[in-house]
Amino acid sequence: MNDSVLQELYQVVLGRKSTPREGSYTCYLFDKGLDKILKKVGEECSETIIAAKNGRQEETVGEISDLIYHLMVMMAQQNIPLEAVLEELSRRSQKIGNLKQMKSVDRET
Ligand SMILES: N=c1c2ncn([C@@H]3O[C@H](COP(=O)(O)OP(=O)(O)OP(=O)(O)O)[C@@H](O)[C@H]3O)c2ncn1[C@@H]1O[C@H](COP(=O)(O)O)[C@@H](O)[C@H]1O
Repeated sequence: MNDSVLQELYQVVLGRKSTPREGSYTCYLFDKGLDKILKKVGEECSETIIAAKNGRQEETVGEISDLIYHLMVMMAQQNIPLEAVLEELSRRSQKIGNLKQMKSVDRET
């Protein structure tokens, strides 16, 4: 497993957006639209939290995978390239020792 699994999955999702395919769950989500996609992202996020809280590692891995997939559908719907996220993560990785910065952000909320 490497980064290319994420890239391949995103290519499949983009392909479903440009070329509808019968029986495709991804096409079903695109047909339903943004509100449905966001609802699924929210559901999968909550299910991930619950699985982790319950200490169920295998279940948590499954929920994280569902969440990543649904986030990718959301990104495709919003025309956000995967590279934008990978580049942002890469940019952030240039900086370590972020604790103080995060604390000041927390105080503002
Ligand atoms: N990674 C996924 C993936 N993860 C989860 N799911 C689907 O997400 C749905 C979530 O299940 P739920 O019980 O929460 O939802 P549901 O009751 O089935 O339906 P709704 O609540 O959305 O109405 C299931 O139908 C899963 O099959 C996925 N569907 C597709 N993919 C990827 O997308 C590719 C293309 O799939 P199709 O678009 O179906 O061809 C696949 O090869 C996979 O790589």
